[in-house]
Amino acid sequence: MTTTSSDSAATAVSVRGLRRVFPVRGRPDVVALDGIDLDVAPGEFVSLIGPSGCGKSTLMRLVADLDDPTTGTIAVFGKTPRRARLDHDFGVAFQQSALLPWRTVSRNIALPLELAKVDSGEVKRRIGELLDMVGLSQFGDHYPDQLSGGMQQRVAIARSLAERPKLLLMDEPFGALDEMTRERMQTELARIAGESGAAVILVTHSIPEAAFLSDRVVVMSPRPGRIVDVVDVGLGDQKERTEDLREASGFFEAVKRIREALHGVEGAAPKAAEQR
Ligand SMILES: Nc1ncnc2c1ncn2[C@@H]1O[C@H](COP(=O)(O)OP(=O)(O)OP(=O)(O)O)[C@@H](O)[C@H]1O
Repeated sequence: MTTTSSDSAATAVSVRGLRRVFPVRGRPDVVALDGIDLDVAPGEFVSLIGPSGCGKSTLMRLVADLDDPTTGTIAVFGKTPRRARLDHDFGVAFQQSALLPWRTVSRNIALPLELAKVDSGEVKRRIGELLDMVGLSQFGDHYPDQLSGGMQQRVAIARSLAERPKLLLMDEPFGALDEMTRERMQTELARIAGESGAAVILVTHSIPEAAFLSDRVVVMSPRPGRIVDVVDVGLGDQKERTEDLREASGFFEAVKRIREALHGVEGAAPKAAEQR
């Protein structure tokens, strides 16, 4: 489903005719993604939602240069995903947060800044700012295994934001958090996205999370993973996504529309879970 400009340099992410097939020994190939066309504009917040196994993580991994398409193309700010990765154009926060266990929380957050050779005074200042943002100011000197899963996830999110990327790729970043922390992190993410102007692609299983945060919600179907619907959420600028929005009628309306789109998919593919 093509939705915005065809000028790929003016687009944060542009995906065309994307297909990813996984060969599986002794069994038919798995067509994880097929015929995916998607444009994400600079500053736009897009969520990917769909039944388990519909290819959301595969799509994210391809955009993040962690995997290669079978066919089709991906441009990230008009570049190949590899070039964009080398140019630090995007930050990544996936559920498996992959913190380095031998580095403290502060040193984990500092890593991308050190790799980018940012000066040490600025690194220190930025670490303080990021720890504050994710509510871990008291934990900078702790090691990852001294933190709960949710706290580790917040460190990973802080690290993904360290370089103020123009694009954030987030795969179920709040999946391990308790509900209260999850809502707080969503509100923080809306604020960060609004202030930084970064485009965000978020994989989520949560309909309210998708409604609260997104400009558009991309609904996918499984096997082969395709885009079957795109819901325009229409709840305004990220800066307006404050706690009050959770009680607003527009929010409930958006939740309803996303749920209906998703149930359409699940109704059409009742055996999705067994097909994995
Ligand atoms: N390396 C691989 N080898 C074989 N099959 C794979 C591989 N990676 C993913 N798949 C298959 O591709 C399909 C899509 O997987 P993917 O993890 O992208 O789905 P998902 O929508 O992110 O699922 P979930 O919501 O459960 O995280 C699944 O059927 C999965 O089993």
